[in-house]
Amino acid sequence: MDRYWKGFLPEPSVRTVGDMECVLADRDGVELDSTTPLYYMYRDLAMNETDREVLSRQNIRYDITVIPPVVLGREYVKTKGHYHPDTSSGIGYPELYQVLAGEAHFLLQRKDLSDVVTVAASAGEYVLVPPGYGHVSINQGKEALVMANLVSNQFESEYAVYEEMHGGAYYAQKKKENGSGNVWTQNPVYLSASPIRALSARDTPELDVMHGMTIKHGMGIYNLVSESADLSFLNEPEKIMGVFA
Ligand SMILES: O=P(O)(O)OC[C@H]1O[C@](O)(CO)[C@@H](O)[C@@H]1O
Repeated sequence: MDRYWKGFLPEPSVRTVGDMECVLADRDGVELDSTTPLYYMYRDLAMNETDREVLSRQNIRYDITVIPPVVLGREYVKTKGHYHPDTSSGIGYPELYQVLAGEAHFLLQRKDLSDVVTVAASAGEYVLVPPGYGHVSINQGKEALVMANLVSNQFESEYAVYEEMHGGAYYAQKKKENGSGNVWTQNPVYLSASPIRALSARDTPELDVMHGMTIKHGMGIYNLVSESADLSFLNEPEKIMGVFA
């Protein structure tokens, strides 16, 4: 973590194999002990008191998540998955991610499954989780995936759909024995789901309509923790609905 964070580092929250069993494609195919850690979430980080004050005034959290490479049965390691509730304006809270190291695949899905999108992102690239989309982050690579996110601290993540449906609408899996590469397998618990739209973070233009800010791929996300950056769109997504059109 020293490469990604120079400030005070609290103990991470850890998700283990046992925590993730209910969202895996094949719980019986996993040979790891249920206490095995899968990923680490360092939440609510601030480099110094000034930054802490900037973040708390805007009701924003900065987190770093570390997902070492593991395959569970045939499924690539991933986050558990959750939705965000709506703000008082009736629009879901968005979230801004940047990959710090490794390769990420974000699986984004609307609750009604009218849209399911994967976004591939490498180090330096941003992904904005749009309002109303649940999200899972997958590490299909050989290295640790390290991601940072800025998100409102005004809500609790909602896990019920992912828990009840045994994960997201698709699983990212290794091809069977003699095949090489990866496949997206539809989760059979979802009776119907839109086909996946595969995007790359580079397909999304710079997020330069973000309420007057330019967020360019490659620019360090922590630079947005500053008096001069207005992160209010994370609590008031109506300000940036144009981005999602
Ligand atoms: O809560 P989950 O689904 O395990 O996902 C963890 C991710 O969500 C976050 O809490 C932000 O939404 C991050 O800290 C972390 O990347």
